Amino acid sequence: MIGRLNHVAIAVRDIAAASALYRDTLGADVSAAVPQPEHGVTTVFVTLPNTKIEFLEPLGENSPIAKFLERNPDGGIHHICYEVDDILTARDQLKATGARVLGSGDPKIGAHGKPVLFLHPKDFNGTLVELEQA
Ligand SMILES: C[C@@H](C(=O)O)C(=O)SCCNC(=O)CCNC(=O)[C@H](O)C(C)(C)COP(=O)(O)OP(=O)(O)OC[C@H]1O[C@@H](n2cnc3c(N)ncnc32)[C@H](O)[C@@H]1OP(=O)(O)O
Ligand SMILES: [Co+2]
Repeated sequence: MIGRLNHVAIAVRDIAAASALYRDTLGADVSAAVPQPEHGVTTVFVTLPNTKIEFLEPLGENSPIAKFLERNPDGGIHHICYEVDDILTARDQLKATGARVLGSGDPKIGAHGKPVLFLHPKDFNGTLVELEQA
């Protein structure tokens, strides 16, 4: 079902500082910051030859990453995102196994303009999983 690794997301308190660190210290190709109000985060993408790193900074009052940053004040790896060919088929197959799809269960449009869904970390080895339509 799952295909390519689309991105690994790192939650940060200060996305400008994280961007500067990757650009200046690690010499990476770092995008501009983009607010994603539907997701309660601001995102930056670091493009690597084989995948991407997504920085997440909380946006707004009810950011889904707020508690994570309280627990991990230095930041930390927040989720991994796998591509799937058909997100609704993937969702329905996963729900049939008992896996919990977060939120309403309907995909939202993600940072790449494609539908995304999240799966509960307790159902996947303590790791929050994002699925993105390929
Ligand atoms: C723009 C888009 C894109 O790429 O296109 C994005 O990525 S948006 C990225 C931001 N959006 C999302 O993350 C949406 C989906 N996420 C959520 O709905 C939420 O973050 C949850 C995963 C439900 C967690 O919410 P919250 O931290 O408020 O819940 P909670 O404190 O009750 O946590 C429940 C349990 O899950 C654990 N837990 C929480 N977040 C976790 C994470 N990221 N990785 C691993 N475990 C995690 C907690 O430690 C706790 O375990 P214990 O009970 O053992 O203490
Ligand atoms: Co993501």
